[in-house]
Amino acid sequence: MIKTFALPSKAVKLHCGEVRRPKQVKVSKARMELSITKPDDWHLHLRDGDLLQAVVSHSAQNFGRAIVMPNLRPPITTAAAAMAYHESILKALPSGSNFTPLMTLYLTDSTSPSQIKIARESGIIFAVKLYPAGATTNSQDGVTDLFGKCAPVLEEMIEQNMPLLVHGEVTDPDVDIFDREKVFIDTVLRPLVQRFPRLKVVMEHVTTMDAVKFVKSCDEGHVAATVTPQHLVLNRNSIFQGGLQPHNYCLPVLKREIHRQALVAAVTSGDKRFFLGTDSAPHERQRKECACGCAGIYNSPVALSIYAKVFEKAGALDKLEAFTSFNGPDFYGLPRNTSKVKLSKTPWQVPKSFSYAAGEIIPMAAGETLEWLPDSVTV
Ligand SMILES: NC(=O)N[C@@H](CC(=O)O)C(=O)O
Ligand SMILES: [Zn+2]
Ligand SMILES: [Zn+2]
Repeated sequence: MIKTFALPSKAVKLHCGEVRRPKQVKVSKARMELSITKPDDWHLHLRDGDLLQAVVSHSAQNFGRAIVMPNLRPPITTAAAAMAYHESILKALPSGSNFTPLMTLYLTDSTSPSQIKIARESGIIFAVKLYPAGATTNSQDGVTDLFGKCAPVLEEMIEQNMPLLVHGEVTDPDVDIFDREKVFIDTVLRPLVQRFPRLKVVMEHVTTMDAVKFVKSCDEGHVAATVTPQHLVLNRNSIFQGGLQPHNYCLPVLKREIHRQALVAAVTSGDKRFFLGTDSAPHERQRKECACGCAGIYNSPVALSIYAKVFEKAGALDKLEAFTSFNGPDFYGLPRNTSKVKLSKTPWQVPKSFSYAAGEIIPMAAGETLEWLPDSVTV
C-alpha cells in the first residue's frame, strides 16, 4: 500500500510514496497558504484488487468523497455488484479514513428500469454511467442504442433524480479522433437533452471549446461538466513532445491549445456548471509503455496542486473553492463537506513512480516540482 506522503528533513533517496523538496528551491518563511473546504472528486477510477489497494489512499488523503467509475472487468452493471465493490473500497481504505466512495452503475442496452430503483434505494449509488460501446477503456459492454433500448431507463432516472454521467465521444472510426467529442455533442448530447430535458446530465472530462459552449447553453441545474487537471495544463503537443509520451495519453485525447484555453476560462469564470473530476485512471506501467498502450492518466497525487496552479495563473484563486468543493455537491444535491484542507505554496517533488504488488504506476507530472502542497502531505 502507498504510504502517506512525507517530506524528509534531510535529503534522502526518493522512495515510493515520499516527496522531497528539491535542494535548489528556497521556501520563504511567510509562505502563502490557502484554506478551502475539503474537495470531492466527481470522476475517479479506483480499479480493484492490487491496484485499488495501491491508489485509494491518494484519493482518501485529498478528497472527502469521489464518484467511482464502474468500468471494471466485468463492469458494475447491477446494484448488487456496486454494493460489493463499495465494500472492497471501504476495506482497502487506510484505517481511520472517512473517505466516502459514491458508487455508479454501468449502463448497458439491457439495464432494466427496476435496477435504477434498486440503485436509488441502496443509498450508496449516486449516478449511472454511459459509455458508448468501444469509446474508451473497458467500454466494450457499453451502450449501442441510447434512444431506443435505454429510453425506459432514462425515464426512470428522471423519476429517481439520478444523474447520467457521459463519456462524450462517438465511436465511428471514420470520425477523426480529435473531433469525436464535438460530433457526439451534435449527434447525441443535444438531442438527448432536448428529448429528456428533466434528466440530469454530467458531461465528463470535457476537452473542447465546443463542450464548454454546449454546457453553457444548457439549463444550469440539469447539465454540468467535470474537468480534469491534464486537460487544463496540457495540449496535444504533450503527447508527442520529444517522442511519444504514453503517460500523457488519455481519452478523450488532449486537444489543441485553443481548447485548453477555453477550458481554463470556463473553470476560472466561476460558472457553477463546471466542477472537479480528476478522471485519475491508473494503469500498470507496462500497460502504458507498450506497443498498444492503455488510455488513462494517474493524477490523484497531484490533482489539487495542479488545479490550484491553474487558478493562480488565471488570477482566480478566489474561485478555486467553488470549483473543487461547492459546484459538485450542489449539482448532485449533496451537502458540502464541512472540514477544510490547507494548500501551502511549498515546492514539492512528485515521485517518479509508485511501486505496488503488481508493478509500478507512473503519476502525472512524475519527477516534476509542483507547488500548492496539500496539508495531507506532511512537511
Ligand atoms: N480517461 C481515460 O483515458 N481512461 C479511463 C476511461 C475513461 O474515463 O474514459 C480508464 O478507465 O482508464
Ligand atoms: Zn471517459
Ligand atoms: Zn474516466
